[in-house]
Amino acid sequence: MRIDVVTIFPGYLAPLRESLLGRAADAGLIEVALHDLRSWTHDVHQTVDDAPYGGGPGMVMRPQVWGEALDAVIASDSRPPRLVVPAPAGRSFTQATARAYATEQRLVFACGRYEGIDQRVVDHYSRQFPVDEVSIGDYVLVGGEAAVLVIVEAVARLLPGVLGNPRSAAEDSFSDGLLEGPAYTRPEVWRGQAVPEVLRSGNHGAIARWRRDRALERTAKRRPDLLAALPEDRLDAADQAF
Ligand SMILES: COc1cc(COC(=O)c2cn[nH]c2)cc(-c2cccnc2)c1
Repeated sequence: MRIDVVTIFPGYLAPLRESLLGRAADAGLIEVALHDLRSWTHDVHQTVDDAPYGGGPGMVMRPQVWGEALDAVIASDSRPPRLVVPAPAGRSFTQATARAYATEQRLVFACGRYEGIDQRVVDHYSRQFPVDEVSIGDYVLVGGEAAVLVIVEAVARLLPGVLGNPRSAAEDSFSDGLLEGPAYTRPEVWRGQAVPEVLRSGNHGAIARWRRDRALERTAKRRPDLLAALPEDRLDAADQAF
């Protein structure tokens, strides 16, 4: 997979070359290219923003600069891109989105700053490519860069060969629509707290039931919206207690 990121702070994306993603990049599984949006300005101040039409607070990112940048970046590789614009007004980015993006040959991220990017940029490219405005959560960041780090990590870990243990991505929380239950490791007792007996019983049926019960309990308590969204056939008779 090729990933391009257009941003006025390319240094912010340096972590994409570290750790998990570093290995994936070294293995050739992911190719990351960073592009400084200001490279496509032509004025001495390298201006990327301007006052909003209609007035109001803050500034809006100029369409001309983004148009020249995205034209150049898209043309720099033959693989057809999906454009991704992290924004508070975007559709929710979920594990399902991550799974869909993991099947893409190429993702081009446009990192907005200020109050956002002139809408005509998304409208223009939407006529040629899939363009997603996605939100990683209901809060406002200063720029899209942190969201790109989140999205790329959630997607990259799903690519075959990126994670040491492929089973863990397949058995993610959210993969069965529930939150992950509690996890334990040695020692058996820590600061007076013992590991739940069932986990040391070797009774795999009981362990599976206990884990599902804990996941249902936690989901019901913390994210009842996820429980309500579960398709009927995903809950069996033993689950009805939640
Ligand atoms: C592309 O347009 C954007 C992008 C961003 C950065 O992304 C996020 O904040 C985000 C992404 N998922 N959840 C939050 C922020 C603004 C913005 C800033 C101030 C006031 N209003 C809007 C606009």
